[in-house]
Amino acid sequence: MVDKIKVEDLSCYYNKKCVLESLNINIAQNEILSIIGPANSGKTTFLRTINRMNDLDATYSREGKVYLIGDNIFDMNMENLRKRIGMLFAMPIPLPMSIYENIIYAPKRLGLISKKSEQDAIVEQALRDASLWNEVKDRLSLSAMKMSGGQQQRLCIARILAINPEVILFDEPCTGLDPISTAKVEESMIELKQRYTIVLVTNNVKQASRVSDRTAFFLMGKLVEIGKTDRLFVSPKEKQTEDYITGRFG
Ligand SMILES: Nc1ncnc2c1ncn2[C@@H]1O[C@H](COP(=O)(O)OP(=O)(O)OP(=O)(O)O)[C@@H](O)[C@H]1O
Repeated sequence: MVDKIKVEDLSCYYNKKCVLESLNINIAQNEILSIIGPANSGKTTFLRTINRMNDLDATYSREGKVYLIGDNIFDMNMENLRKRIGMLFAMPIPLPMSIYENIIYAPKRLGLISKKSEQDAIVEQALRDASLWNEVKDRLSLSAMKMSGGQQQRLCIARILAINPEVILFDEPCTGLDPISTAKVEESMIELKQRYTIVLVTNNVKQASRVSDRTAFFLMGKLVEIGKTDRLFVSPKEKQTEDYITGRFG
């Protein structure tokens, strides 16, 4: 399988303190890779590094390389990176505008659409792919702020899909969602991996075991173990992984 992302000897620091150490990970095209681990193990820092969200933080520094199909993401211009890698956060943050405007905002800003007919098609497709179309198709002009939390999170997924990136990063996307909303977000992820590469950071080991092809276990800034999800949850190679997935710590 083609590697979409290659992480080579990546180390990250805040105030010169190492929070991710010499990480090497390859992420295959069309896979869902879950990253699990207790608080402060560096999971979010890893996602923020891939998306270069920490670039403006003066206390943050890094060493190593991350390639997106051969292109070093640290050399890429930000607009190009935003088109190619989308990120979904723990709390849904819709823009204070209509459902329709929320979805076309980024594609318009990035110059990806011009004609109104194109806009309508993009909005419909993105909402369908995020499993939200049937719930909102008759009220696209409604303020996104009036949607439920679960709908807002799926709207945020639709906003990313409208840009049609290659990789989607999910940072604890089901925090605060009820089980039905969580199941809908998980169903969307499984559908989406046919077209996208997905990295999912989750504190919920059951979620990792339900949706991902492979799982990586981080502990105190180090990659302890990575492997096929079925294998890792049934017969982890490392004692620390076993302790974590059986709830003995974290
Ligand atoms: N902006 C920051 N400035 C300074 N230290 C930070 C910053 N962000 C994170 N850290 C530190 O980096 C380490 C890794 O944090 P990170 O948020 O990446 O871990 P995490 O595994 O995602 O944790 P959680 O599951 O609690 O979100 C922690 O020790 C944290 O305190």
